[in-house]
Amino acid sequence: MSPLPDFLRPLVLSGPSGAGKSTLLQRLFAEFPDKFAFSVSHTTRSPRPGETDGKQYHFVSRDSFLQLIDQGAFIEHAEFSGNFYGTSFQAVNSISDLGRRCILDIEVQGVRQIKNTSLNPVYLFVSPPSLATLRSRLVARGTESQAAVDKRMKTALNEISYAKEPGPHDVVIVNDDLDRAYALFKKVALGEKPAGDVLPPLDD
Ligand SMILES: Nc1ncnc2c1ncn2[C@@H]1O[C@H](COP(=O)(O)OP(=O)(O)OP(=O)(O)O)[C@@H](O)[C@H]1O
Repeated sequence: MSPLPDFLRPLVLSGPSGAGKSTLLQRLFAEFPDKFAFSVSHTTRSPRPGETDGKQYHFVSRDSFLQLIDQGAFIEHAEFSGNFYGTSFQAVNSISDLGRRCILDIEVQGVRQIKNTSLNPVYLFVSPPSLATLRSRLVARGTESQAAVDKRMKTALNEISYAKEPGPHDVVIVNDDLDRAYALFKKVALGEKPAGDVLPPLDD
């Protein structure tokens, strides 16, 4: 079966830290090992336990990152919670060259930058069901200090506010029940155009 037209466009996945982007991506890659590929971003943050250079991220020094910016290597880059993150043109092109759909997992600042490029992706926003749920998931994940959780919660407010403006995203998925959210995510990833969810109110 030939793929739906939107399958050929990159998929830009954004949403607050802890909203569940990695969880949804892991399920998608497990179900379809040959259809998608993660665009491997560059970052200056340290690897978490179990992360490998070149797999989850290209882990680079701040100096190398600044050099890559100067060379025009990035489609988008952003500083987030004290670290740089960026997506290189090379990372996206190497995936479409393999005939797979490229998925980019990026911060909201990056979404704004991609809007100014010729990339023409589908924009998908993953939202937590509420800010209280987001906080408890971040705390339960155990990868962040209390201060980092607080910082991510502040950023989350800005990200959800941006997503509430008309137009930035083609589809919103509220990650309440994981099976339900994944079913919707899978449709979008395969190139369908489902209606999507409505963003929850910002106050709990
Ligand atoms: N629907 C869900 N119900 C309950 N817990 C969930 C759900 N989705 C994800 N989680 C859990 O919430 C935590 C945050 O999810 P995840 O790490 O996927 O977020 P993320 O958006 O990828 O964050 P980051 O941007 O920081 O990498 C994880 O511990 C995950 O297991």
